[in-house]
Amino acid sequence: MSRLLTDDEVTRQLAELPGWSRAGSAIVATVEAPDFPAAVRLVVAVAEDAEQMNHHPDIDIRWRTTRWLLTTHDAGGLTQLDIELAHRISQAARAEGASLRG
Ligand SMILES: C[C@H](O)[C@H](O)[C@H]1CNC2=NC(N)=NC(=O)C2=N1
Repeated sequence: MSRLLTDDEVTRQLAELPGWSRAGSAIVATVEAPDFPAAVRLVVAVAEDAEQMNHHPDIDIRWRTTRWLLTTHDAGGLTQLDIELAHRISQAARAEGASLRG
């Protein structure tokens, strides 16, 4: 099982994840897609990555806006899996012409 990241490790790695921020034991991001189909394609693309990683995001989909919450439930907080999945979500968002808000 992945170990919990220290606060310093989280802070340093968030600096390389524009649009992501810490929310307690999770990291969160809001993504604006060009339209609803693009938002759903983004979710489908990430679903493939998540299944391959066996690490799954909490996702809220409302029209063009998707909200993502990442935490490692088995560890009760943030692990490197959450950081890796955040990078994959950001990459998939760029591929769909979507932008991370904030
Ligand atoms: C049994 C299975 O491997 C675990 O439940 C996996 C599935 N996906 C997961 N996703 C997330 N975000 N955290 C977990 O701890 C987790 N555990």
